[in-house]
Amino acid sequence: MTLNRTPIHVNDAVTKVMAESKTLGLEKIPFDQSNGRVLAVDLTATSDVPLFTKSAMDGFAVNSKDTAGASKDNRVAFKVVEEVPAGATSDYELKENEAFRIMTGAEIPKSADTVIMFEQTKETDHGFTIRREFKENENIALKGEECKVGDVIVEKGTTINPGAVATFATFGYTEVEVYKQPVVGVLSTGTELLDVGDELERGKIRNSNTPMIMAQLDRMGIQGKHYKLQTDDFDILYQRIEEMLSEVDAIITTGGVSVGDYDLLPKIYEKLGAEVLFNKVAMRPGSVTTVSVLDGTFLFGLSGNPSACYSGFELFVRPALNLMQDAVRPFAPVVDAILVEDFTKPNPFSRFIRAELFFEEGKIKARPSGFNKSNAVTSIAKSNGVIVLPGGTRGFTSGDAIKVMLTDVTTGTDTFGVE
Ligand SMILES: Nc1nc2c(c(=O)[nH]1)N[C@H]1C(S)=C(S)[C@@H](COP(=O)(O)OP(=O)(O)OC[C@H]3O[C@@H](n4cnc5c(N)ncnc54)[C@H](O)[C@@H]3O)O[C@H]1N2
Ligand code: MOO
Ligand SMILES: [Mg+2]
Repeated sequence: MTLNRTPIHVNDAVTKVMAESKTLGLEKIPFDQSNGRVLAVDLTATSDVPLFTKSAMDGFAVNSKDTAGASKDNRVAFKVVEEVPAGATSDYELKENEAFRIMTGAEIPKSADTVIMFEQTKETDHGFTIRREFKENENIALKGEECKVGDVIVEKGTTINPGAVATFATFGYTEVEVYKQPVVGVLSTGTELLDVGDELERGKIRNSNTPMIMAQLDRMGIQGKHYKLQTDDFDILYQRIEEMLSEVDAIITTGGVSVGDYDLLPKIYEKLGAEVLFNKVAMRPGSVTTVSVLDGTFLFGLSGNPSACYSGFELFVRPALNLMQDAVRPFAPVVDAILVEDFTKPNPFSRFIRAELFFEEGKIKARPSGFNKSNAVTSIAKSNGVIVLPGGTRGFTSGDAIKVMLTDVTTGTDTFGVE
């Protein structure tokens, strides 16, 4: 079979995938299981934070007027009349030069308006002395200074992080409404493939793509559905994919997507009647990456070569699955960096290189993370980003300005930053 494959720019390919990404509805889940999920509604503050005016330090709460005139040579003395640990309150009315012994987090009694830290006092038998004046509200956190009842505290479309979980807890949201996560099936194809626990045999290799993709999904907070390895047999593979279509919202296959005699995925998409969004991308590696859609279900046909498979996931699968949850920041951020090694190959197409990036002298620097052909696997282990070299460029040398996609960060961005 001769396939007509017209390469499209990686940006156009991403745009096509994003245009097909549809949400799957909402669900309520316990707030403490929501990390990594996408919030479906604006959540508002149910109380002021701080809830009450409180001490920000361990020390003494006094009336600032009583500190007037205090200096090194004229220490002013206070008498401690009550203790207010965190969790306690007091309605005692301070008289002149009286003080509460107060701890961080405790409500400031009405008759006090400033807090003196222990370190700023000299303790006496019944109190302490100070050597300077204190103004109103020193070392005090005021009621509502962070937010007020009704303020939007976490916006719809936010990917929930540990700080959002803390915020839900603060306001008593025991459940939160989030977008449903897509159920994602992962299937590696290839008669040459063995399971991880298998002994190696002549002509065969272990399947590293399925576990890698399961881990890439896991990094996004999605638990993938692992399907059994599949030999390159048309009827069995067709049946397996039909079965998967009835069970999942997106299918990720690896291998069998190029033009070889046993690359069966293109024929399977055709027989299924799936709409092929693209089957060739002007990029290296992973040029054969194919994405199709059938009745709203994605079929991501990633290359069998591990490095191409990895990049294909990060470029297309990750933003699509994020957008299926209506995330406002579905893309991995792409940042400016300095290349610290020569990369002399020409780049007729966009090139994505698994990379080690690090910070030095306030700059982000990056270098390829080892052996970097499409079939490489160990360099993926050493990478924490992907260098992006635009198509139509010649070799790059150490010191050149480049872009790097931050594949290892969990907070995304709202634009696909690859040029
Ligand atoms: N005549 C042409 N041949 C090839 C072309 C081309 O344009 N014309 N493209 C090459 C490029 S580039 C790539 S990338 C590969 C893509 O191949 P497939 O996606 O069809 O993948 P397979 O043929 O099944 O496997 C390729 C390679 O990867 C190994 N592999 C496969 N699955 C796994 C796995 N789960 N874990 C580890 N390794 C895996 C497989 O053994 C092969 O070595 O096609 C080129 N050919
Ligand atoms: O398109 Mo392939 O992924 O270069 O090896
Ligand atoms: Mg092949």
